[in-house]
Amino acid sequence: MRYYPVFLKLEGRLCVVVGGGEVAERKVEALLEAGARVRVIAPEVTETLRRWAEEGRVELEVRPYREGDLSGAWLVVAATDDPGVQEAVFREAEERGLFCNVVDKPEICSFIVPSVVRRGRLQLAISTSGASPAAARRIRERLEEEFGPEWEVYLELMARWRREILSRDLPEEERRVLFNRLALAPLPEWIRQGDWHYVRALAEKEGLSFPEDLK
Ligand SMILES: C[C@@]1(CC(=O)O)C2=NC(=C\c3[nH]c(c(CCC(=O)O)c3CC(=O)O)Cc3[nH]c(c(CC(=O)O)c3CCC(=O)O)/C=C3\N/C(=C\2)[C@@H](CCC(=O)O)[C@]3(C)CC(=O)O)/[C@H]1CCC(=O)O
Ligand SMILES: NC(=O)c1ccc[n+]([C@@H]2O[C@H](COP(=O)([O-])OP(=O)(O)OC[C@H]3O[C@@H](n4cnc5c(N)ncnc54)[C@H](O)[C@@H]3O)[C@@H](O)[C@H]2O)c1
Repeated sequence: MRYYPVFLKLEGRLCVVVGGGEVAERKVEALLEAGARVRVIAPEVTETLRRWAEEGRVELEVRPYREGDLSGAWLVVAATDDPGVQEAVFREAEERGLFCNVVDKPEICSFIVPSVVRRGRLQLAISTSGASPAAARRIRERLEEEFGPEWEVYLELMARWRREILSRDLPEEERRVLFNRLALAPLPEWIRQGDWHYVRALAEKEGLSFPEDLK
């Protein structure tokens, strides 16, 4: 069996997290970063989760899970330390046709969460298919060295140039060649080293705008 990797658009969608420990907190944080509406259900929660609830960033129900709690949800995370509860949450999710992450039991999950390198619009998601979360973390740390903060700026630049090129009304083949030429240029390297004169020269050669504000 091989997992199918996707990037979900969760903005404004209700995600229910059952459990309020360290692991739940980590999953909630990532859901909030994706703009999801998060509801936490647990009799006890970490200090950080409590603060997020006070600040109105998450909805909090301080009580044990009960059947029916997944009503209205799009996505579910079971992050308790009670195997019976984990299974009950997963079962309800299956009945409702919802994807559910069971944090301590990849065998019964319908999705697992990757380790992620974040650089603005670039996200590198790493999974070992549950074989070793610790190894996934090591790989993330290696990739974080290779893909530094310059990649955020680089992708912002590429996104702008892409918009400019798309508005040009070029023949498709010419456009494709240009996109590939730009993607092959060592722009991340130039940006990392502050060699903006190379970026400027390339922009001029291709008739693209120079991103003064990104410098
Ligand atoms: C990537 C990351 C995302 C996140 O959670 O946000 C994530 N785990 C992370 C860290 C981490 N988790 C654990 C350790 C301790 C070392 C170790 O045990 O290896 C470390 C390392 C650390 O903390 O340094 C313990 C652990 N994790 C799982 C089990 C149960 C089991 O395997 O049976 C146990 C044993 C619990 C116990 O002790 O009983 C299960 C899962 N953990 C997953 C994801 C999914 C598979 C990902 C993949 O395909 O690789 C999966 C299957 C389900 C899921 O959670 O979706 C995040 C990295 C964040 C980062 O980048 O730093
Ligand atoms: N996936 C991962 O990355 C990963 C990493 C480490 C540990 N784990 C495993 O995940 C589980 C959770 O870890 P943790 O450190 O957050 O545990 P924890 O003990 O800190 O938290 C457990 C939470 O579950 C809540 N809970 C208990 N019964 C409940 C119920 N009936 N309804 C709702 N909530 C209930 C508790 O109130 C508490 O908030 C453990 O089984 C752990 O072994 C997974």
